[in-house]
Amino acid sequence: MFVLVNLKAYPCDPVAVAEAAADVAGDTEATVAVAPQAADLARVADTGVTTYAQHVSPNGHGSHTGSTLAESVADNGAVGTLLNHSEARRKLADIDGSLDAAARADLDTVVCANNPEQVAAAAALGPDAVAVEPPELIGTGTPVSQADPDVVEDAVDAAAAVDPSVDVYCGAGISTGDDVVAAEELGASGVLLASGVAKADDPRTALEDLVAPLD
Ligand SMILES: O=C[C@H](O)COP(=O)(O)O
Repeated sequence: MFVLVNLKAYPCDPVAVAEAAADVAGDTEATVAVAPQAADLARVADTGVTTYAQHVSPNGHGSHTGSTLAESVADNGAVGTLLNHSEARRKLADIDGSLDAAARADLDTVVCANNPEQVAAAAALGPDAVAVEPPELIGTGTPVSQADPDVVEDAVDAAAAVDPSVDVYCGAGISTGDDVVAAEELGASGVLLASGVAKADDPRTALEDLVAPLD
């Protein structure tokens, strides 16, 4: 399983979370990755944890003030990127352009989608993975794998119908090892989560719990 912890813009210590994630990843078969704020990518990557950007621009080098370039995040240690997160939706053409930019920089890609129909559309763009996240469950602590298992299974089927090489992750409300196991049983090959770790009193313990059943 791939466990991707998105720190969003939460006021946590990204390096402490990354160090804990790197330690936890060393004790499990699962891959544990962290997606910090762009400004924190290098410090997070220096911990040795698998590091993802939260977004990359379709732009390359040039007059693009405010852009987060794929080349820049790769130079600062990222090996992958989220795209089209529910809290940072993009136009279809921009998602396609960001996928091209990520490919130029050799970044793995996870395109987020609200539902199985969007998963199919995202899969058609050729990312490495798609992540289905019902927006109404994000940040609630109610896991999608319990609240809406059909959306996960339908997303897995939708992606497979378009491109079986595209991995399917699920997210929203995932916070325990049981949630990760439930996601796996529904056919997901990874989970995308945030508040269960970034807002936890003890992120290290939360990470240990997430991967405990996967050993
Ligand atoms: O990127 C993470 C997802 O939006 C899920 O967030 P959450 O785990 O806080 O529900």
